[in-house]
Amino acid sequence: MVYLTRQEHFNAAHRLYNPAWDDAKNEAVFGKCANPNWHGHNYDLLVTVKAKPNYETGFVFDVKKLSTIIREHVTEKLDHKNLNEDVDFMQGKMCSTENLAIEIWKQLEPHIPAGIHLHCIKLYETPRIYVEYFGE
Ligand SMILES: Nc1nc2c(c(=O)[nH]1)N=C([C@H](O)[C@H](O)COP(=O)(O)OP(=O)(O)OP(=O)(O)O)CN2
Repeated sequence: MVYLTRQEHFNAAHRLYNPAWDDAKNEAVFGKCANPNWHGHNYDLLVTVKAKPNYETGFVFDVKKLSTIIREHVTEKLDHKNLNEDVDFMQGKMCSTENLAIEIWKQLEPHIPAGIHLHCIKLYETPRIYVEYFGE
């Protein structure tokens, strides 16, 4: 089994705010991330798939095709968007890096061809903050 990773990038704005709480509690829990003026991040998205390399091509999967799938189903929906307001698959969810990684998995998994397995979504919110999701 070989693990193949494609890195993509998007910029997006968000706010960490739980509508079930008042402003004081949101500020106590989320600090400056609850600011109503939103804030943005330069996200780096690493998508890892796994399979045995094809005997004829030597590829686990063509990374150009993987990039097209990621862009079509994920990054084009997220890039330069407000995660809280503009992104259908984040509606009603807290826009944490954790939840975003889970939802990205759900968007991508149905489009990974048979015989190739989605292994990991690694999502950097900042150069110092990232999550990894393995679909469990
Ligand atoms: N578990 C999580 N905690 C936090 C998340 C998250 O998604 N999951 N997100 C945030 C905010 O989005 C916040 O903006 C993070 O960025 P930043 O404040 O820049 O983070 P740093 O601590 O690296 O910034 P410094 O420059 O070091 O202050 C918060 N928590």
